[in-house]
Amino acid sequence: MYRILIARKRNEDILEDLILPPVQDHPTLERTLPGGSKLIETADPQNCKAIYITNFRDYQVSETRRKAFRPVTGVSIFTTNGAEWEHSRSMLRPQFTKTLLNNLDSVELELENFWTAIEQKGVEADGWTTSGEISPFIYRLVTDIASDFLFGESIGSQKAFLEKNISERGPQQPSHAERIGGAEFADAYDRVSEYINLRLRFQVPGWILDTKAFRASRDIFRSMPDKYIQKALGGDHAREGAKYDLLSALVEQTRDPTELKDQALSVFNAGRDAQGTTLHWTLLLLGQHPHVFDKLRSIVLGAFPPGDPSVRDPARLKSCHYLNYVSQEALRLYSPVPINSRQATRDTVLPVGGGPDGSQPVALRKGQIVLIHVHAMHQRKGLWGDDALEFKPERWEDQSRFPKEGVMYSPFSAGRRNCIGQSYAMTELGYILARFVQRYDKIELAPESAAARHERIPKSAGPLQKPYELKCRLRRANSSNGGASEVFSS
Ligand code: HEM
Repeated sequence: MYRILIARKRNEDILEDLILPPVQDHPTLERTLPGGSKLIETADPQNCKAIYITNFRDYQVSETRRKAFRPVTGVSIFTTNGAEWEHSRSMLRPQFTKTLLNNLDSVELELENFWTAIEQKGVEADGWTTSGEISPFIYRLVTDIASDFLFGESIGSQKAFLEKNISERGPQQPSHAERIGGAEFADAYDRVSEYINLRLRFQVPGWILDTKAFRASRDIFRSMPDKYIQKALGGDHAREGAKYDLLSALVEQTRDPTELKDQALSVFNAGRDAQGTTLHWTLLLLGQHPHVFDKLRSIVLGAFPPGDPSVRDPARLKSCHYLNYVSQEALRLYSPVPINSRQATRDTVLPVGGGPDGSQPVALRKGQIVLIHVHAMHQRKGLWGDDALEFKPERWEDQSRFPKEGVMYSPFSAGRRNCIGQSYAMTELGYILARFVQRYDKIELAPESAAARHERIPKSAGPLQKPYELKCRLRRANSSNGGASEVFSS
């Protein structure tokens, strides 16, 4: 317990240093937590399949997860079971298919601000941007995209950041957008994420973590959607012919402000962080692997020549296989949800992991918690081959060599309770990546950065593998090197 609580001070990575090592040796094991409760943990695809699909009814979201999330995101699709969960799922699910078609126009608008932020310090005559940290720009980009999708209008955090940089406005109150895009909100977000992680993964009691600083951060985080909810309930949100947004759709089903807030915060949380984390790792991996970047760029330019508007067609993006392999591979190596969990609703068995050689079933008692080690499973050499730890999008070209039994790749979980944002997320990632390589023809990591030296990347202490650092410079493509920099310039 002591080691967990001081992990951040000691610069230890809770996932890599404390959780993973035993699982790497034994894909299914039992761990005793501080306090005595016993967890079953598994990184075995056959067990994952049993939990997510075959024996779906034998598992539910645990009381631990409810306790961890409730003070922060309240009652939502992530923390409920049975009829309550069915209610949330049926309320949210249909919205995801509706939105997909028109959402890339909004993403394009946010990308314009993203490029401006990256290039704000100027671009050299040879096309290189000034080297700097682009991590906050990525999280602002996904914050703005997620808010546009949810509330029908972007929070505008990137724009607010840019405007603040341009004009010296003096010591006046920051706007809503400035606050959400600023350090205070980012800190609050990190603190509440850390709270969730410590309660979720280590069952640290709430009273230890319920500090004044936590409560202040929680209030900052929870107040984020207030103005949009008031507006939506006031009626001027669901305008005839207005752009689609999730909140308007939810208001047609419930007018309870707390329910709206809880669902909105949960989806915002899921969309913004998982998406930002994936984009971050993908760009970082592309920086570490220039040959993959070059190959991706040439494939994208072949499929979507400069100015071709079909890059905004989700079906066309989906058919650009290598583009998808790149995101898929980043999601394999750095799954934003590295550990998932369930609780047994009755006495049941996992198919493998027991007996002297691990080939026998494992008994689970009703109420027992099982952790699903997605990150560890995605890196097991026995499943993926000796190159399991390498970033190789090409591995997806021949999927026949992967074992067929089980669910060995599941960044979005699987079965009836899988991620409802999966298709939306992959389309959006594909679009951002395609536009990125159209605009820039090189990404060069700052030589002193951990990524360039292939050292451990500093990560947030939240439940997601959210990295903090992407120090790099980018080279603007131009017509002489086949670039597409002006494809959609507004
Ligand atoms: C790369 C991006 C993403 C990843 C890796 C991801 C991953 C996941 C995972 C692993 C789950 C299952 C959790 C569980 O089993 O309990 C999940 C659920 C969910 N995700 Fe995502 N997600 C991503 C993006 C998104 C986006 C963009 C949205 C919405 C805008 C979203 C909304 C949801 C929701 C609402 C659920 C709850 C489903 C349920 O419990 O029925 N996700 N996601």
